[in-house]
Amino acid sequence: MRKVFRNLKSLEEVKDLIMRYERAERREKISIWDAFGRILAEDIVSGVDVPGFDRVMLDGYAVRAEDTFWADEDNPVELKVIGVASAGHPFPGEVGEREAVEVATGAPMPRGANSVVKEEFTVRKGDSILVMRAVAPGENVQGAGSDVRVGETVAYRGTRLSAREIGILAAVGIREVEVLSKPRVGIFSTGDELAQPGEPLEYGKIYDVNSSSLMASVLEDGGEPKFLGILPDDYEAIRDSLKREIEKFDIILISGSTSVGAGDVMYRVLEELGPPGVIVHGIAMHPGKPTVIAEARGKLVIGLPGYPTSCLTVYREIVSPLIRKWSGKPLETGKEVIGRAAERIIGERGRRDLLPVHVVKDEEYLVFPVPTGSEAISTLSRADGYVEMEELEEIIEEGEVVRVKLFTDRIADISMIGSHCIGLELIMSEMRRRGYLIKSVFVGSSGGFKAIARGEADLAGVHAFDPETMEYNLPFMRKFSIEDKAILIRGYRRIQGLIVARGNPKGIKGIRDILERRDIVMMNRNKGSGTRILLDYLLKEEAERMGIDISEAIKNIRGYWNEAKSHNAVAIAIKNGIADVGIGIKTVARLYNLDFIPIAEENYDFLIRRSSMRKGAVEEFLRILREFRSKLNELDGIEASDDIGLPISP
Ligand SMILES: Nc1nc2c(c(=O)[nH]1)N[C@H]1C(S)=C(S)[C@@H](COP(=O)(O)OP(=O)(O)OC[C@H]3O[C@@H](n4cnc5c(N)ncnc54)[C@H](O)[C@@H]3O)O[C@H]1N2
Ligand code: MOO
Repeated sequence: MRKVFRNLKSLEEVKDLIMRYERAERREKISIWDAFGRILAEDIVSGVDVPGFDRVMLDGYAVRAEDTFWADEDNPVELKVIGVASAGHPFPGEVGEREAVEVATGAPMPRGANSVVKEEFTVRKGDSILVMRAVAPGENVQGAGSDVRVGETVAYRGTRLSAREIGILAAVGIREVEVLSKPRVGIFSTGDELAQPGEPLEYGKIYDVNSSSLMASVLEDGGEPKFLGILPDDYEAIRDSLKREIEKFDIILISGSTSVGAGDVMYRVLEELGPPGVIVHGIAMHPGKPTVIAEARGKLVIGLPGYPTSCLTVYREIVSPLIRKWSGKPLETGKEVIGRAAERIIGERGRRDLLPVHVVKDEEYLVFPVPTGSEAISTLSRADGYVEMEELEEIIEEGEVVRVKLFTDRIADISMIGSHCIGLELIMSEMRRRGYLIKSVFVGSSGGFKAIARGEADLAGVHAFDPETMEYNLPFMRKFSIEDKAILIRGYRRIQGLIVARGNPKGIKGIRDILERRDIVMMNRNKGSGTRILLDYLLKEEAERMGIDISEAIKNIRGYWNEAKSHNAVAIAIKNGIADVGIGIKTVARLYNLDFIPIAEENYDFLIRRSSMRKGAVEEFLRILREFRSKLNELDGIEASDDIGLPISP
């Protein structure tokens, strides 16, 4: 039976509900060397005095203070040096009247002496010294037990052990301590499509992301995660595994199969684990709506949505606080910045929206929604944080002040949005090596122009061809009205051509084959991409040469309406046999080990916002670009001239 979501609970209700759960307390004895970050389960009472003896606090001479009372520079007192004591080596005898023992810092005070004269206030004369200054009894001596006394409690139950506490435990001779065991968290993934990272990937399968990201999150929260495996989309298998494992863990997290599709069995299984079974079926929030929560044998089983971004968001919002409560870690309060919405943001009434955003440091923080949704694993890694939209809030207007809860503690030094290129990767990796934090998002050339126009990017790699002027990039500065806002910087040339399968089994020779032959299927690029414009131009030019009408000819090209969104996507289509030919750059053809037929050169340049030119990271980018000219030239399919890094536009 299919199940629809009923009675969605609000995020607040769900948090309150979950935080009421306790776990059975277990303890374990561990070495203080492993105790960092653990919660002490007992009071620690010192069995020793620290120090255990009167201890010399500085290098000098142990004396009887009364012998020095009238000493000064003009009337020094002469004392006889009768021996030596150092740390770990006491003086065996006793200091008598007008006698002294040479002592080092940390030595036990010799019997008979009661203070120490600093070496600097003495003059050595053979086996005696002249004391130039009086000392008071007890001066420069750390009394026995003055630091810690026998019977004193040095660390309390419930304390999170840090270097300071662990240092005190060591000082009182404690080698092992009893700590609270970490909360045990069992983790399952579900889905017939999932494979473990490291295994080969069959067509149609994907790697299991959630178990790894959940494991890491649980560790971060002080829990002890255990991966229990990938379960098939099978009612009995999931039920039996949950029943078997729930005994052994404080809580179980299981991702996938939560939604309403026919294969999504989580609700039914969790209901059967009861009573009470399912206690939450759906949360009025996005992402994360299909979350299912059940109680079985007093323990929680949390069914997290399959989409990695949704899964991690739900974990962070509702599971993390519980694991932290149990493990004694303070709740993450998280850093925030106040910024301004750079565009209108639309939420949905009646649900809490946690909207991943990208933050750009300009004169103020500009906040942009991340365009991809919870289906993309890159959404969270691309976002700097999120903006929370309350249940009653529907729209955030452009320019409105917003509060961003940050995932990171550092906003990127430079934001690069535009077309991807391995030449650019080379420059970026050098920048990273030099300590810059880069945000890079690849959305094609026109996406780059738009991001520069909006102020979302400091820099964009672009290669947009204008058939009217036969020029690259420059004409588009006019089209996007950014001549005042941005500067175009010379990059390098890339070789564009036809990408075909290894060995070119269809014997494709050039553009004409695409127009003429009915036995080949092409993969086109998305409209707006520089490569698409180039291809359309090349097809038109060839059609004119052949004396045919291009709009008619296009109808006969098989696959003309297939749009790949990147050079890589074209290569992947050819590698997978989805298409026979596509247009792309040589570097990508090489990357996928495919054959390549060169047909044109294009300019790949860099568009930089004028206001970003002052940023240190942008200056460094331009420096590296020039320094790396010969390294770029070593890449197959890239040619850089000596005007690289210089402005093209006025
Ligand atoms: N008709 C409807 N369809 C969907 C709804 C809905 O309300 N009505 N909700 C959507 C929302 S929102 C989400 S979130 C997902 C939740 O899906 P499930 O929890 O049922 O998860 P699956 O269908 O098993 O997987 C979704 C998606 O994520 C991939 N996945 C699953 N597990 C993993 C993993 N461990 N690592 C990486 N990727 C994983 C899976 O292959 C699917 O592509 O449902 C929407 N649908
Ligand atoms: O509500 Mo689902 O959890 O995004 O994408």
